[in-house]
Amino acid sequence: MSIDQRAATTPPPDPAHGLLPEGTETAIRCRGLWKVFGPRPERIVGSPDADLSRVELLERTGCVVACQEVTFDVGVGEIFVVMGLSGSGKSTLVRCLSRLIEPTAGSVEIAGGSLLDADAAQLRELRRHTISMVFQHFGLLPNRNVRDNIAYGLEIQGVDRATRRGKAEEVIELVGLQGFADRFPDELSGGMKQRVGLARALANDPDILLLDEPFSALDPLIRAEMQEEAIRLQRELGVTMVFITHDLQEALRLGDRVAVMRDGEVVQIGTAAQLLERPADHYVRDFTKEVPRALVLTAGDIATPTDEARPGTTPALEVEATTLLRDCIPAIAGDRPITVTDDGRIVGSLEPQAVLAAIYGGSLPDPS
Ligand SMILES: Nc1ncnc2c1ncn2[C@@H]1O[C@H](COP(=O)(O)OP(=O)(O)OP(=O)(O)O)[C@@H](O)[C@H]1O
Repeated sequence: MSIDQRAATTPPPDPAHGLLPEGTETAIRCRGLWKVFGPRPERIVGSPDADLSRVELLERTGCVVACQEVTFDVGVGEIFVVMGLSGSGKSTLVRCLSRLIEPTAGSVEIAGGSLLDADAAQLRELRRHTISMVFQHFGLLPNRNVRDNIAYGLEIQGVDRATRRGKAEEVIELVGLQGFADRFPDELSGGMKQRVGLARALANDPDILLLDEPFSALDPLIRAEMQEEAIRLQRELGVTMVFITHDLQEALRLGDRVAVMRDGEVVQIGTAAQLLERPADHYVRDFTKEVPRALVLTAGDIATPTDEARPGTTPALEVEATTLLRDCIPAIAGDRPITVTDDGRIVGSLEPQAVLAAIYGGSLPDPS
């Protein structure tokens, strides 16, 4: 999402709600979603028991509240990250968004239709054409080569061989797997396997990608490379992404907005800049305080939106909105305002002091 779109979809000041302003095109509208595991789960929804500790609730009722009253919107073309520690409910939430898990209560609207009212045939259509999932453990078929793994979903749908092959070749190129089409999964590195996972998900031309810890099994360098790849793919294809991670740095790097979960509840939803500079509570503050801001915040995060070049700026003092603050340091050395661009278009301006304040502490300029 570009900086001007980001400014337009910045959530209201109470970030815990995570709703987008009226009129924003939404891909997913999730309202009051609950998932309770255990016997007669409905009785827990909205009852005071839901506020018991997990251990106490389990002892008294045999139930676990995995998601509690979760409400958010995801804008079309947004990368929406759900971040939280192990057991906070992330995987359950993302599975509820495609009904791999049946929610206990609440509503989810996708493509304008009610997900929870969809019958089996509608759900199948939705999973074939609207939503695709990418998992941490690739799930590749070992006896099929890369091309056939990617085309597998289309094969199941009865798509003819020539069309499948054409689509597979197209997404192979898209995710940088040229030359690997005839390899088998056990001949690929982890990063390559996950490229196949991404390509397989993209072969359906989905509007929405749900990614559950897709890069968590990768070593740090490959992981960083794949994060850039996810951003590039989102930009090229305009696909909406819901990305699950337990890694805050990954969340802040990727997310247009990040939802922080704790014990099944969403404690804050905001941009990287909002979470770092205006944490909703001590939990988010503790989480974010060690984050190296220069490696997470981008020029776009802290730029003042404008479509005009600042007087005195030259192309030498221009940075892309996605540039990390670390990489803006050479540009601010001249102590002159920097023009921030998105695909060559001017979208904002940045004062050198704002870069330093964001890196070393101090308040951010108000984006409004
Ligand atoms: N099928 C199930 N039956 C009972 N409890 C479950 C089930 N699935 C998940 N839970 C519980 O729901 C809670 C949330 O689990 P979930 O897997 O969604 O969390 P998570 O944030 O994705 O964690 P992780 O990163 O470890 O997968 C946990 O307490 C978990 O034990």
